[in-house]
Parts: sequence; C-alpha cells; structure tokens
Amino acid sequence: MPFDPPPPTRTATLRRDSRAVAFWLLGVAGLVWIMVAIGGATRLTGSGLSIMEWAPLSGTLPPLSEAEWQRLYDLYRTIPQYQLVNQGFGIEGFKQIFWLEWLHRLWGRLIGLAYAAGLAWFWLRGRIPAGSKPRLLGLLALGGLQGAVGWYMVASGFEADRTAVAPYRLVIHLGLALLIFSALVWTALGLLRPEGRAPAEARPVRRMLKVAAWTLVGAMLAGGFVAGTRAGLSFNTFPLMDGQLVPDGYWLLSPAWTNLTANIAAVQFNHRLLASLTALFAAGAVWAALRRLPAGGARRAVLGFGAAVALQYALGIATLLYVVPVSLGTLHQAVAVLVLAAALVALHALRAAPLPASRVRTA
Ligand code: HEM
Repeated sequence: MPFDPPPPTRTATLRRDSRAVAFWLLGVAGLVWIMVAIGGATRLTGSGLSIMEWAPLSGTLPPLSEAEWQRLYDLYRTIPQYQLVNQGFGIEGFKQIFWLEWLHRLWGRLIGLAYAAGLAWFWLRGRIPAGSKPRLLGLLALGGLQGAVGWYMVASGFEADRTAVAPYRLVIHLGLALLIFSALVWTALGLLRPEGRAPAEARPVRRMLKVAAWTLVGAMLAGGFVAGTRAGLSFNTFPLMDGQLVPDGYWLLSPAWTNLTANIAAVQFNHRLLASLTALFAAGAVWAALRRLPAGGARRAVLGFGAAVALQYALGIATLLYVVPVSLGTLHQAVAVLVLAAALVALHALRAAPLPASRVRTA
C-alpha cells in the first residue's frame, strides 16, 4: 500500500515559507554586496562617467556597432573629465573605461530583476509571511530610488570643471546601498529566527555592540567622503598625518562645517578617528561577550564581528600606505559591507537567541 505522508502542519508550512523568503533575501543581499565591490572598482578606475545617458531599458545592451561606439565616445568627449584627464586616449581608451560602468549598471538591473521577480513569485503563491509585505514593498521602492540616486550622482560629474562626481552625492549613494543591504539582511535574519528578548545579563554586550555598530556606520560614511574627495592620495602615513596626530589645517575652510566634507585633511582624520572608535567599541563588545556570554552562537557572532573590524582596520591602513591601488581600495570597500553584515548578525544573535538563564555567566 502506497504511503501518503501526512500533510504538513500550518506551523511547518509557515516555517518553510519564512526560510525560503529569507534565503531569497540573503541571495539578493549577496548581489548587492558584489554591486558595492563593482562600484568601488568603477570609481577607482575612473570609469564612472563613461556612460552619459540614463536609459534603464535600452542601456541593457552594450554598443553593438562601431557607429554606436563612436556616438557614445563623441558624447563622452564633451565632458570636462575627457578634456582635463583623458584627452586623446582614443576610442580604445574609452572602451576600456566603458565596460566597468556598463557592468555596474547591468548588475543593478540584475538585482532589480532578482528582487522583483522573487517578490512576485512568492506573493502570487501566497508564501510571504504575514507582516512582511509592507517591508518587502518598501525595499522594492528603495531599490528603484537607488537607481535614480545613482544617476543623480553620475550627473554631477558632467558639470563644468568637474572630473569626478560630487562627494556628498557619492556618500548618499553609498549610504542608500548600505541601508538596502542592512534591511535585506535584517529582514532575512528575522524570518530565519524569530525574535526573543536577550536576558538581562546579555544586554550590556548588546548595548556595546550597538554603539560599535552605529560608530561603524559613521566610519563608513566618513570613508565615502575620503573616497569622494580622493583624500586617500594624501597623508599616506599612519598613525601620524604629516607628523601630527591631528593634521594642521583641520579647520582650513569656512564655513566650518564644510571641513567635514571637503577638506582633505579633516575628511581623512575623521575617517581614521571614527574607524579607531569603531575598533575600540568592537573590542569592548568582544570583552563583554567573553565575560558574560556562554560559548555558543551569540558569543561566536560577537567575536566574528571583532575579527571583521580588525581585518578592515588593517586593510584601511594598507590601502592608505600603498596610496589606494585599485585592488586594495576595492577590497577595503567590499570588506566594509561584510563588517556591517557581521554587526547585524551579532546584534540579531543576541536579540533572537535568548540564552537560557542558567547558562549565562554573571559578571
Ligand atoms: C572600522 C574600520 C573601517 C571601516 C569600516 C572603513 C570603511 C571605509 C569605507 C566604507 C570607505 C569608502 C569606500 C567608498 O565609498 O568608496 C573607506 C574608504 C577609505 N578608507 Fe576606510 N574604513 C576603516 C578603516 C580605515 C583605516 C584605519 C584607514 C587608514 C588609516 C582607512 C583608509 C581609507 C582610505 C584611504 C579610503 C579611501 C579609499 C578609496 O579612495 O577608495 N580606513 N573606508
């Protein structure tokens, strides 16, 4: 007699659907991570201004004829970057900088497709867990906004006398990428492991971790200004800047606030300071975790975050000392996102996996 398995219970179906949606979101977050790395390489190779049109659909295909290459090259030759930086590099030189920007935009379209198609698929099958729909729609809107912000950033690079995009627009683009990445990861973690409240003994660890995570976000945005103003090409020593801990000319510009975004000495100092504070708070979180948490997933997650910060800090120093080669610059940008992911996983592990009170070591 054939064996009919019993129908899955409602809870089992819900759990299966939550897991499927979570893995899809994590997959999209992986695509976003690769996108950030491609974005770094695009910026560092000076490729970002090579496509002067905003053509979400027709731009999917690269130029397919010599006439089309010539048309795009002629467009590029009208902007200051060509005249001031690349004059005379010829259509072959243009083709070289074209491909990374094209890939960056193609990858953006791929992310949009993977997200929208996945959302439609889960939605039509009724597999999206209750309560997640508004957030998933919000993420779709944020993705669309990011495409528009990307173009808003690129367009600033075509303005008179500019050879690169406006730094604050680059930071908005980077910040939105980080927000989208974080929302994807956090939503997925919430679906994989229902939230609980950490016991009182674990809360100091989480508090310290939160401080470290917010400082990390600050350090990352400050890093965006370093990248945007190319501040990494100056003061290539560590820990001192021109022989001083705080460089001369920190307050060179006026009004004073413009030093935070446009003064190379101040911009680089701020990034170092915020990165160092992140490392300090991360070390604090690791210390607290070792003292207060029992061996297990939550403690490992905090230690993993600490290790990721240490790696990123070392990569930052190497990037600076070697005067920002494309490889190290891209790696530093890509690993920054992994550090953020590690912070989110650790924060979630402390919240989502309440520790049995008996296993918590008290101070
Ligand atoms: C917690 C540690 C750190 C984090 C999370 C971090 C994060 C970042 C991020 C997100 C960027 C911007 C990438 C972009 O938008 O293009 C950046 C750029 C940069 N960071 Fe860091 N950073 C850290 C530590 C350091 C340290 C310690 C140094 C050196 C002392 C450093 C030097 C640089 C330089 C030179 C750039 C510009 C690279 C470029 O032009 O591509 N970073 N950092």
